[in-house]
Amino acid sequence: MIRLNKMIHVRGIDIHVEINGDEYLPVIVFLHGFTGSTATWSTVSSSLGNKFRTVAIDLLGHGDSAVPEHASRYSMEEQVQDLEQTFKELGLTHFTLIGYSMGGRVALGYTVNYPQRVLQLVLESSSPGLQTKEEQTVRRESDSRLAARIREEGLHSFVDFWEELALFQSQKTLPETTRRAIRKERLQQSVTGLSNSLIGIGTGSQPSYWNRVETVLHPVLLITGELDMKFKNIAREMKQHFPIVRHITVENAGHAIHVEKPHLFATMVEEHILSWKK
Ligand SMILES: C=C(O[C@H]1C=C[C@H](C(=O)CCC(=O)O)[C@@H](C(=O)O)[C@@H]1O)C(=O)O
Repeated sequence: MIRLNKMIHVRGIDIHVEINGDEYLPVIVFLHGFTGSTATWSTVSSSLGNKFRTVAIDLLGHGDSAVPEHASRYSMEEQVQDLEQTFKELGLTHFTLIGYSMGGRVALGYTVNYPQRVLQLVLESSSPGLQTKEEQTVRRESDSRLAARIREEGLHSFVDFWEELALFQSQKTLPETTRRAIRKERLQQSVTGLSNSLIGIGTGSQPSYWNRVETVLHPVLLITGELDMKFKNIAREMKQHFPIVRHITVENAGHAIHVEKPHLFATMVEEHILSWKK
């Protein structure tokens, strides 16, 4: 299988992209979550490799992509434009778009702005943002405090805190090699990238897309883990608004289904795409 690592220069910054699979195959674009990188998709990508061309992107401040100094550069509006210019540079016109957690929020943000590009949308453990200005204000303040903690205490202390969140308790039953890989990926991030992401594109900083969900006419697959009550409930609410939607709750899985059950995740994605293939 052909594996390409590219740095795409768009809008004054470099975006790292990892591409697997032949050019003639249908394209799936993957967007990782907060503290993640293209590495999080490696097993899923390998599982899909001979049927799809997979394009995994390091979002701003993550992986090998640029780490701008100012948090305002990480806004949803800026990163949606970064993605559009990256896709243009790569010659990608139509693709399935898959986002995990923060990457799902960006995927939805991209889809509502560039619907003509997206064939199907898969949101894993994600949301359209927050519904009220009050919720947004409280979340921005919380994320701002967490960003300050990252800057003051450093990456190791933050990762120790982060991996103890309830969302990730199910990861403790994963093989040691998998847990080490998740921790290594998080520790490879930067203080500036993570703190600016929280401030610039945190859940409370992005626009609320709750009133745009009904305009998304693409086939949408929502994937959540049975053990992730918060995002399972958010998906149930989103399901009331997307016109064409399916919600799969994966048994014995938490927030990061694609990490905990990568081959099942790949199968769900493939079946979703093929069920709507024109
Ligand atoms: C803790 C909450 O929100 C965070 C949880 C998940 C999001 C994410 O991308 C985590 C990915 C990972 O660490 O594997 C993150 C985000 O969307 O930016 C949220 O800040 C919560 O309770 O909402």
